[in-house]
Amino acid sequence: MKEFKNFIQGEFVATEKQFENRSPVDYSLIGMVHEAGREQVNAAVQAAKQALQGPWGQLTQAQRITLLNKVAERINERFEEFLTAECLDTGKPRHLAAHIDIPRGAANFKAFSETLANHPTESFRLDTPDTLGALNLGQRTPKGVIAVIAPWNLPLLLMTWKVGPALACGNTVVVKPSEETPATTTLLGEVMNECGVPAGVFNVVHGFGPDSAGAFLTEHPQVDAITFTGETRTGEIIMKAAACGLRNISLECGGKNPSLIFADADIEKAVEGTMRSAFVNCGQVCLGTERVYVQRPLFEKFLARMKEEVAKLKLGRPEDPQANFGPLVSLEHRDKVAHYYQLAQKEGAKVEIGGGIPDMGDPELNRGAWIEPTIWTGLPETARVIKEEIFGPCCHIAPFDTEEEVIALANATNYGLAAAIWTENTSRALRVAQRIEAGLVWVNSWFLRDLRTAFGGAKQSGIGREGGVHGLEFYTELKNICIKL
Ligand SMILES: NC(=O)C1=CN([C@@H]2O[C@H](COP(=O)(O)OP(=O)(O)OC[C@H]3O[C@@H](n4cnc5c(N)ncnc54)[C@H](O)[C@@H]3O)[C@@H](O)[C@H]2O)C=CC1
Ligand SMILES: O=C(O)/C=C/C=C(\O)C(=O)O
Repeated sequence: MKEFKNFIQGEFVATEKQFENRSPVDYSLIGMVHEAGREQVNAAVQAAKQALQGPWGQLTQAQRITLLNKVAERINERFEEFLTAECLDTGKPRHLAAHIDIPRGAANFKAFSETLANHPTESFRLDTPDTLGALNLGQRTPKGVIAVIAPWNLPLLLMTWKVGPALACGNTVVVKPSEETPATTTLLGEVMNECGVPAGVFNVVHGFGPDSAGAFLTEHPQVDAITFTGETRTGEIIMKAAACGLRNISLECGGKNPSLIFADADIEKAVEGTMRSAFVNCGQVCLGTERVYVQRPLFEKFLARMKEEVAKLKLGRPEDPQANFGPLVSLEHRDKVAHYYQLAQKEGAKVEIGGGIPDMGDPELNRGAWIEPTIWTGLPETARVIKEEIFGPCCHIAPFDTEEEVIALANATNYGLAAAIWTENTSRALRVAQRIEAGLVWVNSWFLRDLRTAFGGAKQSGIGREGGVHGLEFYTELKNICIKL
């Protein structure tokens, strides 16, 4: 039986209170997770605080970057272990995690280090009445102890996306991975020790949100800043916790992302991209498309091609080389998505394909969190299924006539994370992209990531930007030193 312990001050820490970690593939027991109480969370925060004053705080930026590059290399050396752990927790196909989750998990430690090493700080000369002037020098210092609250959909990728820059900037971290996916974060604790990252720099506390490790950590007065990825409503709770003591926050929350497909789009490219954006990772990507708008001349053909491609998706275990579609992360999440499937029909949707819980033809698999990839048409724009984030493998496809109309449709949401525009007309692409209310707009692509660019959402999709130099704003304190000459 596997055990997932907390990682505090460089040591694995057991607790009396434990909870089960179960596979979404067949509900088999993966292991027991040791839940951190207030005592362990406090110990982790204290360890992180002290580490700022210890050897970690004395390292030069170059030395920190060398250490973090070593962490990236060690993740790659232990690639198979990370891959197996991630697939056990999430049920996602091995080839998907091997292509995205684990390589990005390692790359996140390298990408930011390089940006940081090459980023200048500002300097201004100020005229003074005595004509001698003054020099202003910007200096960035670490913010302190960063709480990282991570989700379950891309567990290693999204956790290291925060831990990498936080450590590169000289901070220390306490990570609370999702209760659904404790494995790869725990494994990273071993890697930190193997690479010689000083004790207390990287800490892990396991548990849930309310009345558990998540709340204890975000409410802890010695946490200096909180970075979070997950649901918008959770983001609001964390924002309230951060208000006490005026701690800084970075929130990357939900989305209800549109795809805009114009009649002049390359239909095969648009189908391939929309298939990925709606169905990859079983639709559990915050950037994923749940609303597809297709210009009327292309509508029927596009819908037919999407249905053909959805019919080809093969559900199966992570290790099945033919399978390209896994289960949802948990039975609880499956219930939520299945509820939306029922609601769609009540709201008047035509189920074009899918729409239910599949019979996997195997009693073991039927215990898992499987759901059918689904396409709907015919819903009014006021439907809850069109308005609310489902976070499952489903999308609604609707026709539109004009550019003005589709821009209004795309923006008629409380969210503003991402959008994809498909057209061969570059002027139109730029014109429309500029008017979309979202943090990220892809043209003729989706999830094409350059880690130097700003990442984050508008409206209720989040606060702040991470990635490249933008992460510096959150992970460092910018001090101005004014020197009178
Ligand atoms: N990347 C994204 O944008 C994600 C969005 N979601 C959305 O959120 C929905 C619910 O999934 P959950 O896992 O419940 O998301 P969540 O937002 O509740 O959980 C994300 C993380 O926050 C922690 N958390 C929850 N409540 C907290 C609190 N009061 N204080 C501190 N930490 C807290 C959780 O333990 C987990 O580590 C999904 O159905 C989906 O719609 C979920 C995961 C990722
Ligand atoms: O590429 C990234 O950094 C992030 C991708 C996906 C998410 O943020 C998400 O699904 O939450």
